[in-house]
Amino acid sequence: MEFATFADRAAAIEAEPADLEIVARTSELLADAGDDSEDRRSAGSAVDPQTLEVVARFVQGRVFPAWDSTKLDIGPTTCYEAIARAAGTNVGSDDVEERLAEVGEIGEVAASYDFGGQQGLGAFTGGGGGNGAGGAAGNDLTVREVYETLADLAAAEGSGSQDRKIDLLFGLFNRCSSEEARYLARLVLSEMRIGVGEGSVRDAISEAFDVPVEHVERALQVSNDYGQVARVARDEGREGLDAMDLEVGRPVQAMLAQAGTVTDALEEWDEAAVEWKYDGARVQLHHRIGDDGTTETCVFSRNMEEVTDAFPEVVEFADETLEEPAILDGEVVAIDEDDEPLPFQEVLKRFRRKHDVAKAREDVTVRPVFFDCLHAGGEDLLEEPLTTRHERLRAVLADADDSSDATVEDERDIEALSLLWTTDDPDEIEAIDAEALEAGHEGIMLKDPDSAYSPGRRGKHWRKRKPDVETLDCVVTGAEWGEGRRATFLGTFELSVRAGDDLETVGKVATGITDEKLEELTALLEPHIATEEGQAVDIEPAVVFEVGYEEIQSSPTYSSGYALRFPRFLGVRSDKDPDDADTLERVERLRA
Ligand SMILES: Nc1ncnc2c1ncn2[C@@H]1O[C@H](COP(=O)(O)OP(=O)(O)OP(=O)(O)O)[C@@H](O)[C@H]1O
Repeated sequence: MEFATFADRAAAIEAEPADLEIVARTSELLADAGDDSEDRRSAGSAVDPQTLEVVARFVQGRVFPAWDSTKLDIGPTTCYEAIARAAGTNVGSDDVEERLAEVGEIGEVAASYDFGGQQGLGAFTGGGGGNGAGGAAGNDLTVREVYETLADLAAAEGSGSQDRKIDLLFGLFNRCSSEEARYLARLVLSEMRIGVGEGSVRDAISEAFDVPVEHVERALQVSNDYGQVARVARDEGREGLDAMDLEVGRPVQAMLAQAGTVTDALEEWDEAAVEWKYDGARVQLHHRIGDDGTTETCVFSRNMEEVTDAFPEVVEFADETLEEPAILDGEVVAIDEDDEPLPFQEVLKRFRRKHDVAKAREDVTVRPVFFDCLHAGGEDLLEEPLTTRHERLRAVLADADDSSDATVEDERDIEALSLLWTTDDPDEIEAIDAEALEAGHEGIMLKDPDSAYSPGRRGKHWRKRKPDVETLDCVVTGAEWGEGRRATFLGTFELSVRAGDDLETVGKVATGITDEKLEELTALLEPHIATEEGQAVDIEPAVVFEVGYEEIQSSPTYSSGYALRFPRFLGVRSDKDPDDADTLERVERLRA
């Protein structure tokens, strides 16, 4: 297919306001690209894709498949320079930039020049060459040629690579008509924006090759490659799509979470799977074992970028631990010398690190924690329920022949395994949340135990416990002495709000407080202890805590008639006196 045809079709799609029409036109484009005679001769792989594959990606502004970390690495300046050179000796990249400032869109700028007459090394790249007659006349730039040149350009590295990139890009622009230049410029700068989203291409593939959309969807989930799916849909239909599997080494889109409450989760599911929410960076580990026993491990980020080199300890972990090929989903967490988790910002220091990795490794120690298993021992597990996938995960991380009825207690021994509790008891969930916070993690995730793994979906099956939307400033009116190593600290603080001249209790907070903080709070509150009975103490109103909570329930337990559900300590409001604390009226208003 000529690139001019692609550009014309892209313009027609862009002019279309209605989604259905966009899908219809994209479907026609794919069907025509699929008829391309060149395709019948070519291999069709990531390295040497067919026209149909290239068009299925170009139309959504992609040059390479989503799973492929290859980047064009063309900055705007390189692109302006190439456009300027193709536009003639009187044009400099400053002029291109100026025009861009006027019209605001690079496609429009590229389309405003008359290309084609320039000589130079790049002008002869990929056949063609400037003919002095402006644009495409007689040049027949094809979609495949554009792809191949861009692939060469992406491969250019080392000294002189920027010049080579400019040369190659100049060579392409030099053979472009206005319309071709418009879409080439947008493509290379990832600004295609013709209204074709992933859903439109999915529906267009289904329409063009007459295959049910659910089968296209599944194939896209496992392959992450619209080009390959389009080709398989055309050549092998529904059966071919169903036969597509995950491939170890090719990243899958991460399943994502929605915000949600414990109450919602327990209402919707019979039971909730509860896990700690680790404050690290998402990673997907792919571990391949060759026939000769050699292993290869790749690590990908949440956005499917390869970050293997940045995390040698994750690779070492996989080599030491995994005895079967696997795709695992998890988090890398930075830890201190006592193995306590450090904030997320620390992991970021390691992420995308290409140089001085050994030094960075000395500065920030990380360890992986896995919470899902997408593939193990040659078997895809996406459609298995979460609990089955977690069992498989445990087996992969422990000895493969370990019994499958291990308890959470046993699992604690497997360091890299995220613990999973299944329960319908809100109090147990609250206790897990408290434990997670105490261990220095972010809180909890709630998951539907029966749910499949849906790549790329921010669905209802995974919920991150909703962050506190509102907070309350409460007076501390009581506390309890701790136990064991916390015997000298006050903890479990009773919280009250103002009701006229009185104070009424609304709950107790014990969550979200480190030992260090407890020591500080004890020093602050001890002078205000009024009475003591056993471990319980009454405290004169003097100190105000800011607390978050999940919701407010009516409750006979507290004198206000309300209870804060999942209260957590956020800080001391040292700027506030008890007279400035929140009122019962506010509690009632927040509950409404
Ligand atoms: N046990 C766990 N299960 C699933 N995800 C977890 C778990 N522990 C930590 N996470 C992390 O939590 C993320 C989901 O939470 P959150 O939505 O807050 O992440 P985010 O990347 O900051 O934001 P968002 O996904 O909303 O853009 C996951 O992507 C993962 O990185």
